[in-house]
Amino acid sequence: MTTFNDFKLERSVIQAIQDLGFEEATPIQSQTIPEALSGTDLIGQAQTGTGKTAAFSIPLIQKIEKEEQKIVSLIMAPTRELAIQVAEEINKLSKFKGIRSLPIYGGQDIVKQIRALKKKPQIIIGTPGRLLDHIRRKTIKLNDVHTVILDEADEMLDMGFMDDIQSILKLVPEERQTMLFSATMPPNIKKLAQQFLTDPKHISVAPKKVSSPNISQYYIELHERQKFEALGRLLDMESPDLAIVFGRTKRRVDELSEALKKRGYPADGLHGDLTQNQRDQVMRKFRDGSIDVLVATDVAARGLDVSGVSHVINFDLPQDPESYVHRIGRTGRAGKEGSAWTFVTPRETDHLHFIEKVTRHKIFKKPLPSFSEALEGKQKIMAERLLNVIQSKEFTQYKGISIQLLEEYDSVDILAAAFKLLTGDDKQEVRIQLTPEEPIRGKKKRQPFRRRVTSSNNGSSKSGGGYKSNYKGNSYKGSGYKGSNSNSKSSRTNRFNEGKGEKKQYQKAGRHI
Ligand SMILES: Nc1ncnc2c1ncn2[C@@H]1O[C@H](COP(=O)(O)OP(=O)(O)OP(=O)(O)O)[C@@H](O)[C@H]1O
Ligand SMILES: [Mg+2]
Repeated sequence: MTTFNDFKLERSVIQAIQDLGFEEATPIQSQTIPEALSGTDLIGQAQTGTGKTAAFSIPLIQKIEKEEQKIVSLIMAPTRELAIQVAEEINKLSKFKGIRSLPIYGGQDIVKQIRALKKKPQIIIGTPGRLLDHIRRKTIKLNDVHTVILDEADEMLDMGFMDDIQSILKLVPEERQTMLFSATMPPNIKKLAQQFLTDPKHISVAPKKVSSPNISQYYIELHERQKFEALGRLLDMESPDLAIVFGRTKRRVDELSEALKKRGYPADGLHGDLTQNQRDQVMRKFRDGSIDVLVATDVAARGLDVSGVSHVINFDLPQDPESYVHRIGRTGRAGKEGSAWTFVTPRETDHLHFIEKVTRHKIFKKPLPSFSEALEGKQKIMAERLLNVIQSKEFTQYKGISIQLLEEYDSVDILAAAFKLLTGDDKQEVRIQLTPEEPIRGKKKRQPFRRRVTSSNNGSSKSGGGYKSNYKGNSYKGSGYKGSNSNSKSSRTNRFNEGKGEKKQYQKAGRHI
């Protein structure tokens, strides 16, 4: 067990960590923090939801001198929402030390950003495109940057940010510390690491199973036309606290979120074509629970940490295993349990099994939820809510009308009708039509995820304990990391040399999410 006191951090930093309620360091934190403090370059890989953000933020905050009046650190993230979230975590962790940080992302008023930059933040957290924009305008100068962090580095490459990242990093002094983080490290990371990192330490807390062990994984085989009814039934049957439903395209997300709203589900959509204002609003509503279902493209697949997400539903099968791992990783975070459900059309089952093989995790088949299972689920929830109101006794203003109705109608009839309204069943007749999506075509065969990056601490890692919370399963105990040092070279080489499509991947125009 490693506590944060073991790292000899400043009091102000320890205090902020305590304020966040972190009692023990997670495995990636206990391995990364001492290395990062020593100034070495590093590549950090650990499962979704295991605290990679704090793993790089804590040593960064410790290292920065409070008095510095210049940008000394740059963090890049693939999406605006993630940049905002990382900035918030850094804010919380640095509040007692008084470090200034600023998120910089597209879609936000640039003049406002320039004004905020004049307050001399020491840490900038941004998306590559907008960062480059500021650099070209000379409103961001990188001459004094000593630490660069790339969060979700592989995704930034996949989105076509390689050139932007290259241009940015060329402007940062070579005497710097550079760190890459992600739960997945596909082959193309090697090129980035070779180019921009110096003799990096590889820290991998990925056990054999790259997806989080806290997530129960299921799939439902069905036809495209059955998907929407299945989604409604699944939501009813499972009654998630919060759910994220992933759709393949922006159109899909728009249609799906509209359809869910029409059926009475508190849902909203998130994708890259919305205005920044709309995106902020949707995220705010989801975080504060005023909507329960977030329908999103892969824009929400990476890094987002919303507590209370109990379910992830892949309405459309993701394109590749990496995307699957990150999408489902929006649940089962920080030691909590979650479940992930994937809809698969008959022509896609091979692709699902491919994902299963690559991620080395069984995805269990479940039948389509039946009408009665859905109804039962809904009724249970509504009965609970009704009983809560009864216990609260806060319904006096409805007593008059109740007495009036009871004089005319049967009490069971009244209650049953009220239930029908409460459960939204009156809205079930609303006709819904979605534009069908093409099935995902299987890709070429690929090896399972390996420990492509390996710990170079001579196998002495004893960081198994992890959270005080209920992280369970052997994957977080010692054995999960054991031997992460063995085999390293050959496995790394194999993995990295795999697939000649590497170059092609770099040239890809980037996905639009
Ligand atoms: N030591 C800790 N103890 C308890 N909770 C922690 C600790 N470190 C981080 N957390 C919490 O765990 C959650 C997940 O952390 P974080 O978002 O950094 O995960 P991640 O590894 O970056 O995941 P992803 O791969 O999805 O980006 C956050 O809510 C964070 O506050
Ligand atoms: Mg993260």
